[in-house]
Amino acid sequence: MAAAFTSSFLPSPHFATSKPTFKPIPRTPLSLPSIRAAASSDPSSTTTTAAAAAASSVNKVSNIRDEARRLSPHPDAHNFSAKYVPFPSTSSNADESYSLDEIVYRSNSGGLLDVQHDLDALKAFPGSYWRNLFDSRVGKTTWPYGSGVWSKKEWVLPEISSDDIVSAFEGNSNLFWAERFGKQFLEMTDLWVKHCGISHTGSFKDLGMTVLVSQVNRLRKMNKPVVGVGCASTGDTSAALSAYCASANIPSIVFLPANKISMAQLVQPIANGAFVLSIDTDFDGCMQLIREVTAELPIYLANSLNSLRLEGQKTAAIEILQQFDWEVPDWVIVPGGNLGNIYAFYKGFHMCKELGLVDRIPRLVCAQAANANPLYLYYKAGWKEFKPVKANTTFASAIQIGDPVSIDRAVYALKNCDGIVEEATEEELMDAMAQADSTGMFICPHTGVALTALMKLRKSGVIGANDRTVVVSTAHGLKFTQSKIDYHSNDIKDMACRFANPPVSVSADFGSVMDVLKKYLLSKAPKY
Ligand SMILES: Cc1ncc(COP(=O)(O)O)c(C=O)c1O
Ligand SMILES: N[C@@H](CCOP(=O)(O)O)C(=O)O
Repeated sequence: MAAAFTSSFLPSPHFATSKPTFKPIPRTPLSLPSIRAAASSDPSSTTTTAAAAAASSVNKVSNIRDEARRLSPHPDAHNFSAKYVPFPSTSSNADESYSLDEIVYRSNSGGLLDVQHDLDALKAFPGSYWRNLFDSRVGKTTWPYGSGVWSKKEWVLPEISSDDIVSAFEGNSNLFWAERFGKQFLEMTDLWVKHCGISHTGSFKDLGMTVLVSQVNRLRKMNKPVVGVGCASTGDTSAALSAYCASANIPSIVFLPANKISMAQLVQPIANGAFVLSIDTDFDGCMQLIREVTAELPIYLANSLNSLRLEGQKTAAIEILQQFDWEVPDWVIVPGGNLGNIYAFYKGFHMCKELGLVDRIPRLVCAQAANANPLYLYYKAGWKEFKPVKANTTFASAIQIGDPVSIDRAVYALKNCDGIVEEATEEELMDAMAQADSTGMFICPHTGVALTALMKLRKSGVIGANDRTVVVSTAHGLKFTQSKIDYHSNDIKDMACRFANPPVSVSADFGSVMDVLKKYLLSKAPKY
């Protein structure tokens, strides 16, 4: 496969996305028949022609996709729309924009892009309309609104046909009242954990990937040159990409830093049939490579450099407001690596304010591992000069990133919400994870980073005892069992593992079992 896609084999200008152009990409840009065939829709997939769609509407309704097709308004029935614009938008780039159907990741000047919605069209409806609409879609299986992302479709990809959507009904994740953890370790009454990791592939990446892969599905039906979708990953983006692509029968290609992601994360793209490259570099090296490769080959870039992803991820912020019955929390703490997610949260909250659903936004905290802390250093230096770092090994392996692509987005978000950046050492993040687990959670080390930030900000009095605070848990703890095993086995060099709870070995006789149990119960008995 690799040999078939050498750059000399392809008319590369059509794939050279590093130099964006205002010209729309031609509909049939490939002269190579085999590649063109591969890039077009697969008739064996869920794709249906307009005729088939019409036919199915008169036939007996057989599934939720057919039902959606039958009920969905004509695409022209509303005038909501979105386009790519340079990020941040300024008076000097105000004229530059791209259709979402173009394959473009960078602005004319080489900067980031953002998806900009037609806010005037959305503002034609009051905040109460949007609150009621979003609330009415929760807990249903109506396609595609049963998804926490697509229940906000008008704010995500307003123009995509429901028929093109690839969804696992992601989102609608648990907002957990961390009552015991808050009381016992922080003297807090109103602490919540948004479990974005309790999701289809076990991380918040599903929220963004459903949007990206749906758009790819649409592009392929339009015969755009997209043979496969690729990403660099520390394990979660690749898991989400491979699952959504597999579901839509689209080839996925993942670049993974060799020996730097958990076994559970590695097996996810393998099981989902992705083309997996294990590369002898770190995440930043993989990211550089995928950027170069996607500029040459008809592989669509799935990392959060692609601003489409953030449209899905921002719905977690809207969901938090919804779960609090549209009351705004005081603080939201998000672990940061490539730094797309902190901006996505800001964008979701900001849109809710702008469109009248709420009247303020929370303060955001971005939490980094001290071993991979370029944003923290930048913040501490008063945003003076950003310097990428060489990221060192961290138990929070999914955020072992030294040169985050969304640095500008993160800084923008933090500056506009009076945000804070904190960091966590390896010992702090592992202790925090163990403490949270001991109160009934089962979190990932990245959430341990976020909890450490909270502990520090509580201790310094920045976050008050009664402040309503949400910690965003980004991945499922089951993806990171080896770090928990090491911790609870007291098997980590230079770490006290203060909250380790190793199993007790005992011989198989009644007396020995009774002895250890009595000792345990005595240690737990209430002291009157
Ligand atoms: C589990 C987990 N938490 C946090 C992050 C950080 O998100 P972002 O890269 O958007 O900052 C990532 C990925 O980077 C992740 O996989
Ligand atoms: N943690 C991420 C790193 C890449 O981030 P992305 O949001 O830019 O895709 C991962 O799981 O790969």
